[in-house]
Amino acid sequence: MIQVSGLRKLYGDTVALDGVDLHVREGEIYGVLGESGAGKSTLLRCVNLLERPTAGTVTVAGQELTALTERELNRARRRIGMIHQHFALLSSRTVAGNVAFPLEVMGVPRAERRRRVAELLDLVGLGGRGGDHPHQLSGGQKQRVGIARALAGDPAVLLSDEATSALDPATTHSILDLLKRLNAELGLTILLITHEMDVVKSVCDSVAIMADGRVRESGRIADLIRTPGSRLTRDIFPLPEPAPPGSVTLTFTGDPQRPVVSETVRKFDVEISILGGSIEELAGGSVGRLRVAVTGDTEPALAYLRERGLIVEVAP
Ligand SMILES: Nc1ncnc2c1ncn2[C@@H]1O[C@H](COP(=O)(O)OP(=O)(O)OP(=O)(O)O)[C@@H](O)[C@H]1O
Repeated sequence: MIQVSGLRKLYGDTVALDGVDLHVREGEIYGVLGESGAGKSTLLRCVNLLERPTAGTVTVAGQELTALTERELNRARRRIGMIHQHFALLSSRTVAGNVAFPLEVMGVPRAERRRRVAELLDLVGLGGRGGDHPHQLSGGQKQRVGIARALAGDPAVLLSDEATSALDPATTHSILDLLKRLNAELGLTILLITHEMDVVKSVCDSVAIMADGRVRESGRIADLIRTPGSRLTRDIFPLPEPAPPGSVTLTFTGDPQRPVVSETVRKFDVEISILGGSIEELAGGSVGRLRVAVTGDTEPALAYLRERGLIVEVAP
C-alpha cells in the first residue's frame, strides 16, 4: 500500500533521511519508532510529498507520488489522511465545520456533507458534538475530531504524526483503541510515527526502527520477535546486555502458562535457574523472554526447548 524506496532528504548539510526503504502492506498498522532527530517526521512528510525528497520514490495505493505534478498530487493526497500531535484544528470553526472542511475543498454538495460529517462524528464517538468548538473539548476529543477530518476524503491510508504524544496515558489508550477499530472495521492502512515503544507494542503489526536517518531494523513484529539478536526484542524486554557468558536467553510466544521449563528440568539431567525476564502483551499475543543459567547435560535440554518452538540464544 505504501512503498518507499531509496528515500534521501537533505536540508543543506544535514542528512535527515539517508536511503530509507519501507514497505507497508494493505490493512496493517505500521509503526516508525525512533528518538528525536531520527528522521521520522521528515519521512512522514515525504510520504505525502509535503516535503519533496532529494532522491528516491514514494508509491501510495499504486500511484508513484514522486512522479506527479503538483496538480496531480493535490488529487492523490485526498487518498492520504493525516493526524497531528497538536490536532491542527481550526479554532474558529465548530467540530462539524472542521470535519466538513476537506469535503468543502473537494466540492462535496452541502446535503451530502452534512450526512457524511454526522456519520464520521458517530464513527469516532463524537455523535451530537458537532456544534461545539474545539476549545470546549478535551485533548482526546480534539484528536477524535482530527481523525474524523482525516477520514473525510475516504483515504486509503492514514498517516499519524505522534498522534498520542500530547495525551495522558488513559486518553492515549482510548485513541489507540479507536485507531485499531478503524483499522479492523474499515481495513484502513495506518502508518504512524512515534517515539514510544508502548504505542508500537499495543497497536502495530509491523515496525521500522529508525536512527540517524536510516532504518536499522524493520518487519512484522511477530517475525522480529523470532529473529535472534533483533533490536526490537532487546528494546522491549529489559534484560541486561550483553548477556553473561554461557547464559541462555529463551524467547517464547503463545501461551505463557505452558510449563516448558519445568518439563525440561523433569526430562533431562539439568538445573535451570532464572536470572531475569518478563512477559509482554504485543498486538499479536503474549511474548515472554527469560534469561536463565543451565547446568548439567545442557545440549539435549536446549535441543528440546528449540523443538518446543522456543528461540534459544546461548551467550558466547
Ligand atoms: N525543515 C528543516 N530544516 C532543516 N533541518 C531539518 C528540517 N526538518 C528536519 N531537519 C533535521 O533533520 C533531522 C531529522 O529530523 P526529524 O524532525 O525528521 O526527526 P524526528 O525523528 O521526527 O524527530 P522529532 O521527534 O524530534 O521531530 C534532524 O537533524 C533535524 O534537525
